[in-house]
Amino acid sequence: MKPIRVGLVGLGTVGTGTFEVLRRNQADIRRRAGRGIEITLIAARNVARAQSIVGDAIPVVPDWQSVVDSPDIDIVVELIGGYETSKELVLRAIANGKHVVTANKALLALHGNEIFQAAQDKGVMVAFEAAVAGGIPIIKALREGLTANRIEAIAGIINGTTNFILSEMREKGLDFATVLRQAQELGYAEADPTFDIEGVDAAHKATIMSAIAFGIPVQFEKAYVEGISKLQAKDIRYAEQLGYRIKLLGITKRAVVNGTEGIELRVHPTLIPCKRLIANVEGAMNAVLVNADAVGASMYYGRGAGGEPTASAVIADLVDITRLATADPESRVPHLAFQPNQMTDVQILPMSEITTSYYLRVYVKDQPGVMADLTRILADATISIDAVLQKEPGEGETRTDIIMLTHQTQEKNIDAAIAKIERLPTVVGTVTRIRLENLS
Ligand SMILES: NC(=O)C1=CN([C@@H]2O[C@H](COP(=O)(O)OP(=O)(O)OC[C@H]3O[C@@H](n4cnc5c(N)ncnc54)[C@H](O)[C@@H]3O)[C@@H](O)[C@H]2O)C=CC1
Ligand SMILES: N[C@@H](CC=O)C(=O)O
Ligand code: NA
Repeated sequence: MKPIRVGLVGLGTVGTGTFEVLRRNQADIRRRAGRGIEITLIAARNVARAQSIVGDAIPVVPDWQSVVDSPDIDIVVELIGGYETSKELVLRAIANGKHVVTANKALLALHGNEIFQAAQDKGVMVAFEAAVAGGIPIIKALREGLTANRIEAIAGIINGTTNFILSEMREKGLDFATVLRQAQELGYAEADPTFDIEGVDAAHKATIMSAIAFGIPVQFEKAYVEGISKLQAKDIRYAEQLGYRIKLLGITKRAVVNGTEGIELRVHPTLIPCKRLIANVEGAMNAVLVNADAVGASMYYGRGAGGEPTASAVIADLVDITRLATADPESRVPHLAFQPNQMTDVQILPMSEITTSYYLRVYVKDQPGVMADLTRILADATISIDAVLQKEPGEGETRTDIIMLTHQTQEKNIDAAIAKIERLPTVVGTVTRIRLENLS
């Protein structure tokens, strides 16, 4: 059988990794796919640079339209990022009857519903394993491996850049800016690294997983997103002293509030007990913990960023499409795991309705009665305290930190209590509040 012809748009970190891995492992890939998979046309901004990477055998053009409109291309691989040109490119490829592979979680989290609908109407596949947790086959696991289950909850370290920053800051005491620069040099960070740092990238990935796990449309606009930029080194230290590690988690789970089922979809720094496996996932590694009714807990660990790990997922998608290209479209795996006419309208819950435990750090004047005031306010709000860490004021200082871990309560309840705490005359500034998940 003739090789399947791939048009690659974007020859950056992931594009170059895809070219290299496909070339290196082409014989095994052909044996697995049943036919060759060949990159036959590339679009890149810097044609000369691209040509020097891929050699003269593969033509390189400066415009993506030449790839997407070429009658000699079967699969378009979109690796340029962003969600404007990439959206136009993907929709045009679909309209031209081409299958698409993309690593672009931003694009799918924002425009996935429209893109999957267009692909469904045209009978083509849009594959996106690389978009969530890079090389970890989590889309495959959620969509196919766990298909027998009712999925209850997913919690993942799904941004390599921020996990790398948190690990290096904690282990080596390096400052934020230095580690971010390293993450950029290593090819982990997004073109705009605020997407990583502010939790947006993780929210894109959590949004995609929520759709696949629960059979709902992608709804990035309803995700709660909080990154690591406001996290202070002393909170990382205090958490450790209490037996917890802080990770940026993407969480999506079922929850029942006032008798109505809803879905939580949130990204924020989270205290996790140090003894949990996921708390020990360090550097740019990713891990996704899934709780499902039949299988119980399962965890997927591996490289979530970097050229070749991400290429591993891109090429797996190319193989999947190669195998399924001739199948009747109804027999293929649905883009979002559930058949398009079987989606539910279960709502994403507002953050004020979610229930979790909390780490509170209160900066106080070191005076008698402070602790009593804090515990009274929490008790009045029926919030139990699980642990307290009271620091001695430093030499010559009259202020200090009190850290408390609370039992589970609704976010609106803790926020009301925090507002009262901040009004106490003995409390200085604002209360630091970090969510805590036991993940047991
Ligand atoms: N770097 C990583 O570890 C991972 C990246 N991704 C995703 O993969 C995609 C690509 O990421 P990277 O390779 O890291 O980015 P990159 O910035 O290294 O590469 C993007 C390339 O696309 C080129 N490009 C941009 N607009 C173009 C256009 N209109 N026509 C032709 N070429 C164009 C750029 O010049 C650049 O060479 C993004 O969607 C990203 O979110 C997904 C998983 C991991
Ligand atoms: N910037 C992302 C790249 C992979 O998705 C990350 O750091 O995880
Ligand atoms: Na993946």
